[in-house]
Amino acid sequence: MNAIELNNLDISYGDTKVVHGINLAIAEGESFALVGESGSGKSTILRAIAGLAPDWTGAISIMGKPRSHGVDHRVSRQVQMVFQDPYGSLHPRKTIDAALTEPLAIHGIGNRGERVEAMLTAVGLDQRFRFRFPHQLSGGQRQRVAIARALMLEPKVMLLDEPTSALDVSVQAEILNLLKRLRREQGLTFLLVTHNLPVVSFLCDRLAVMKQGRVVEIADVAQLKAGDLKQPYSRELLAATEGG
Ligand SMILES: Nc1ncnc2c1ncn2[C@@H]1O[C@H](COP(=O)(O)OP(=O)(O)OP(=O)(O)O)[C@@H](O)[C@H]1O
Repeated sequence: MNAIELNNLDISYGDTKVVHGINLAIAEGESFALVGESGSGKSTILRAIAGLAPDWTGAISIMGKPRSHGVDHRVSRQVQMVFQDPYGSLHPRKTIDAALTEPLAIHGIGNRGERVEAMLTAVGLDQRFRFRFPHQLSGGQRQRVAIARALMLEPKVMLLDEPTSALDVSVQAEILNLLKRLRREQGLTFLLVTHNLPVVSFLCDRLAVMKQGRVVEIADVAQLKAGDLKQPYSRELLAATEGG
């Protein structure tokens, strides 16, 4: 089954269409990256799938069923998003326990204490962090909490928007290793936005190269690693990354 299917997807903000005619099929368990220059529409695609950019036409299917526009409770259990800046995505006056419990409360799920303890362990955080506040944690620890929060509802799909780019280089590898392990352990499907092609090589199976709201090429990570991208724009992107 495809975890995510996008058919002829256009997305607008007001009168401005920023994403044009996207067709993508991402298999269950696959890890897929969207790469491309700033403003090419990568985050907008994640936002539309998550229900945060409701002005779209075409079809978005999750686990074989089309999603509706706006809030869709089935989709919000199956699809969770992790943002670049974990500080921005965690409420400053809520403890880690409150942040992790909230999705369970919203969906009427019990056994909350046990689930929070188990999830802290799963993301490699000591139990002593449970009743602390976000500002008492490091950037990497906060991103572990954001990942834990996203996993509380046992989703099938994680949408990862530059999940390591706000972190110190030394911490980035830890979070990438964590994501890789969680994907394997929980059979997750990843759709990842990044500027960082080494991150794609490490974490993903395939990638789509985007330019000005369109997909210009879809390739396997093996092709990326071999420098074997077909489109001139993709090759430019690769060269720019290798140069810098
Ligand atoms: N909330 C918004 N309202 C209006 N226009 C927006 C909004 N968010 C993004 N845009 C515009 O939509 C286009 C696509 O932006 P998007 O953030 O999806 O690109 P991106 O490829 O993710 O870029 P980046 O790599 O910089 O995050 C850009 O032209 C951007 O200016």
